[in-house]
Amino acid sequence: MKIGCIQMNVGFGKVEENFERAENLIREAASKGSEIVVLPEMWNTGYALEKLSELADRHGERTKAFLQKLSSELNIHIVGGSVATERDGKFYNTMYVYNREGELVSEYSKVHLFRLMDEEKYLEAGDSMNRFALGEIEAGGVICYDIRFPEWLRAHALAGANVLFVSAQWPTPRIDHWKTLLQARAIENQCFVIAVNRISRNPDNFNGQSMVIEPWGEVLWVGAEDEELAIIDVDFSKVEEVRSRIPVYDDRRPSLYTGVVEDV
Ligand SMILES: NC(=O)CCC(=O)C(=O)O
Repeated sequence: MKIGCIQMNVGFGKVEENFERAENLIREAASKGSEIVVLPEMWNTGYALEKLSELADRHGERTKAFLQKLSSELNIHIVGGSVATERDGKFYNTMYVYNREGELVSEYSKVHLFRLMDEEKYLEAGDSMNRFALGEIEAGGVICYDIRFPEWLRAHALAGANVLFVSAQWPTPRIDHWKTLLQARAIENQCFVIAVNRISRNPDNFNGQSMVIEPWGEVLWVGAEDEELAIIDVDFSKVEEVRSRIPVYDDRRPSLYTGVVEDV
């Protein structure tokens, strides 16, 4: 299956420009044969958190109409990265996922807010999991800082996800953490990790290096340090092969994992 990873240059607070750029890249990805496309985190606004009351998408209406139209017209699944949304006067970092029939199959607001970038001062955390199916593909979706919580991604895998999509705005100074954590999440959960980061230089410092990793941990692609649309071929049957070679899921001892530390 061909996955279009849209490592987009997100303009700071430039909502109109960002929608136009996203549309062009999604159309290009579809025209080059992508069956699923993936966008980065907060691609409508960037981290213009102080301007959310002006810029956030009210109830996600604009984004949902945009993704609905493109997924059905182009006949592709869209893992819509995330956008800044507003609901009842509160702001969220929200991912929408549309299947190729143009149906909304999942809506998820980031559950772990990242204090180092002041998210908790401006955003509300979501409180639900992001498990969905795209045709035959059983998937989960998380947002950026979420990847530091192995138990959260494991929960998606235990709930049946074979592919974990990650949308991010991961800054360059911690790019080694990004790469290591993504590879670990793929290996420990024996699943595909398809992770799309953004680009931008001013006022932020995001240098891409998106990644596609298969369930054995082999890195199939690392994005450039500039805007890039990459179309990566993945073979989802690899999940079963790896899981039967080392049967981690059968060998788990969950009864030992609970109660050792109070809140595990
Ligand atoms: N947007 C984010 O959640 C950034 C997370 C991050 O940079 C980290 O180090 O974790």
